[in-house]
Amino acid sequence: MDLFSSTHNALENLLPFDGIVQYHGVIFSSEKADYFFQRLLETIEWRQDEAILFGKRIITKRKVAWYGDQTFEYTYSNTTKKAFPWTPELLVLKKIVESESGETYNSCLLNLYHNGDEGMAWHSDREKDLKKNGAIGSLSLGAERKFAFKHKRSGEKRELKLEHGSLLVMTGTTQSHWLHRLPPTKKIITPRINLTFRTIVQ
Ligand SMILES: O=C(O)CCC(=O)C(=O)O
Ligand SMILES: [Fe+2]
Repeated sequence: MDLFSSTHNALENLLPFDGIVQYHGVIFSSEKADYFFQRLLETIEWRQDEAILFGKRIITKRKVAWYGDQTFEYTYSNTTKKAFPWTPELLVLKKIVESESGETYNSCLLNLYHNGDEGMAWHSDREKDLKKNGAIGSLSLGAERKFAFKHKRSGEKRELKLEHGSLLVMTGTTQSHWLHRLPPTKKIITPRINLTFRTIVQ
């Protein structure tokens, strides 16, 4: 194996089995990360998220937005969303994440967590519209938060911190075998933006 053929191959896998998760660490200078954080806060069409849980409609405190190559319709949490066309900043970020991860993406789901009270419960990203075993490139901006993985059968866990301006890439069978979550925390009182670049097939 040629370890030096591309940087992403040389990164260690955070999962012990049944999937691949690679933390690329901080990929932006802090000035650039601050800049993108501020621009996204101002330019993204942030909306509260709707979900249907056990037949009940709930509204999350966390805000979300979805962008893509076309005005895709995409179903998750039992509701259908429409994607906005890429903004200039998102196109720049998409290209950077594509070259850093060695993958391509045609859509992006953005999450805005106003503070540590807001998080995301255990789930996997395997909606029917997502490419099976496709890569998910997850860019973090703002407050540093913990992120955790739990194996669906064995319950085995892995945890890491997602730094300001960092990239995490999930590939292979990760979504079939592992759940992930962003735990809430009383310690964090500042906002965080997360962008997950994905591939939708329709
Ligand atoms: O906020 C994060 O780091 C992850 C978000 C996530 O898991 C998702 O949008 O599916
Ligand atoms: Fe997710």
